[in-house]
Amino acid sequence: MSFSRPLRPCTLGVGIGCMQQVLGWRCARKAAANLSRPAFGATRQAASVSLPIIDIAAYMDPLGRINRADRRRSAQDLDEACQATGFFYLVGHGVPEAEVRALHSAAQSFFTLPRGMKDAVAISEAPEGGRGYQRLGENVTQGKRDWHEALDFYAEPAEGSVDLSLLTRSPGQCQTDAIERMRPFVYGQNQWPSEPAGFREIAESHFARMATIGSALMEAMTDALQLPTGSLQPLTARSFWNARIIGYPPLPDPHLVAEIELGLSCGEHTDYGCWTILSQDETPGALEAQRADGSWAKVEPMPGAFVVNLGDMLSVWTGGRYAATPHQVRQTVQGRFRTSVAYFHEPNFDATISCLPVAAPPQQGYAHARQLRLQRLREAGTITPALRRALGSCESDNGALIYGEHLFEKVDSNFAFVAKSEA
Ligand SMILES: O=C(O)CCC(=O)C(=O)O
Ligand SMILES: [Fe+2]
Repeated sequence: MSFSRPLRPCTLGVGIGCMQQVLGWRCARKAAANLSRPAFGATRQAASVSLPIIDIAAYMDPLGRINRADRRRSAQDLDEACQATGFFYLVGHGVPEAEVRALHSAAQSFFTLPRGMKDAVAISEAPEGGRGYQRLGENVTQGKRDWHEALDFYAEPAEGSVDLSLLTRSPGQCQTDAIERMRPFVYGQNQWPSEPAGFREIAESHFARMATIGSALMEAMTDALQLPTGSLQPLTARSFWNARIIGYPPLPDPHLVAEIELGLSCGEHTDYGCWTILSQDETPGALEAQRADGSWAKVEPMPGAFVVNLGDMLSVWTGGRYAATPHQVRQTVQGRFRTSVAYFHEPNFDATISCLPVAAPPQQGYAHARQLRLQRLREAGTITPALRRALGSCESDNGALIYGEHLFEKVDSNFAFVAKSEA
């Protein structure tokens, strides 16, 4: 059975799928990477990789003290990492390890609940809101079912605070009926499981911390690109963030699930927005990021650090100076149920994103590297019409899309509900 569907601009599919990156690496510490015996799905060995480590502390000071030299260093490091790998470890974020452990433990407890209890918050029961629990295999990437289950959350903007009418005018010109279908999604409410106790408090507190880190990354990027301080704020201050709490059993033998078109734990994709701030549990060897030559590198968990990767909107904003790196997940460790928590720091739903006048670095080959990054995104199987349009005109520095339009096109291709009788 195939779940692939053509991309239809500005139509509402429901449930939200995986988000989405290229690596030629600058050296840093390497996380331990002793892979357990690979099981099904481990058809190729990907080497683990050293990623840059970015310290964001200079942008996180709660007292607002600004150490300009430290900020300059962080911003420069960020700029290099974003151009070189699009994936990095983030430290200096101030999130206590105990909080992260509590979050993963709450996630484990939720996913081990009986099916009926998890279904009490199923997205399929209120699909128009796109928030809640998605069962194993309900998420689809490039037409194949991803072998994970998840809880999806979004920002909850106040009624009327998002200018949906903007989407009918420029530049993708969504139809009014499509916009009406977006409305319940944009203004939907998150569905919180009643068990385990304290789940909501733990998750909400984590998301709030991630939002602060997302804003700090935006600020550091603004400095890195030598843009006026706060100039990107109007486009992100009402971030339509998304968060996914994800559970990954090991990939099954495809023969045991022959009735479905099985993909990976999470198929190759790029993330949609600005920054993905990912907390992985200690399961080794699951997340893989694509290098510039198309090969895959393991991004191992590093205690005390989040993994950050770039989303599509940064590719448009920077005209390919930074680019979203394709990545995927292959959880092959038998006897483990991996959890990860991905927080996606996004633009406002109604933000118009277009190429910024960003200075080209002086090094040789820059224009070529930038073109390669854009080319690679254009050829990706998960590109949306809106992103293609925006990237196409990036080269002439006037690419534009409205974030919500891109999000909806992604959502539409990334999800298929399993008919209840089938599930
Ligand atoms: O679980 C992971 O390691 C990554 C998940 C991911 O890429 C996503 O949800 O967009
Ligand atoms: Fe992703």
